[in-house]
Amino acid sequence: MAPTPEIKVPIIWVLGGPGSGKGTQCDRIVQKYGFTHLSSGDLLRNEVSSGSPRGKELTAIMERGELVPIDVVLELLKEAILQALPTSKGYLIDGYPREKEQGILFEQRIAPVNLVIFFDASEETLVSRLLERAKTSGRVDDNEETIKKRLHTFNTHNDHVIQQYPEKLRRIHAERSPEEIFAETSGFIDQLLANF
Ligand SMILES: Nc1ncnc2c1ncn2[C@@H]1O[C@H](COP(=O)(O)OP(=O)(O)O)[C@@H](O)[C@H]1O
Ligand SMILES: [Mg+2]
Repeated sequence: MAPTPEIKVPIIWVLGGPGSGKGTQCDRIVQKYGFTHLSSGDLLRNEVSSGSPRGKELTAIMERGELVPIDVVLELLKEAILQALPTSKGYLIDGYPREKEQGILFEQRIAPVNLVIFFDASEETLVSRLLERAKTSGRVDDNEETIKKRLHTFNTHNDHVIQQYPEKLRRIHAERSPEEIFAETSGFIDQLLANF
């Protein structure tokens, strides 16, 4: 990969299980702060719909509820980050890193992270929200079988990821209304910006 120019705006990782409300909260953060929202899942789904050979391989992996190869996600993310760099006020990296190694490589190859937000919700809550979302999302992975596998994948890796960032981590109870969650989330972002 080519060297990365220096990034002088905040980088926030937004983590949480599938259905924990990452996308919902990121939409609100974008409205309030004008940050660049990059969802690794959306970047991958765009690659899939482009119909490229890499996209077809990705479809098969995503349908199995597994993690796609590390370099593919990182390369897509890096391209998107650099593209937005001239105007970005900050980055929300939604759903990445999914495993410890992804976090390490992101910081090595792109930039250090400034804040790690983790939306914490029980498995029951995640499943019921995803089954509700499935009615309209059209996502290949919003079905009961794949949801179980995604939760398993998430549970296997998440603790190892967030344990790496004890000082930057903000754990947010995500079984509340989107408004309450956003109030707490924006408090953490305000703190970050005040010290940036
Ligand atoms: N705080 C919340 N309370 C209830 N439902 C929520 C909440 N946040 C999100 N949802 C719903 O849960 C589903 C998953 O949310 P989404 O933001 O897509 O999660 P993620 O991006 O983490 O997978 C969506 O249907 C969304 O409308
Ligand atoms: Mg999402």
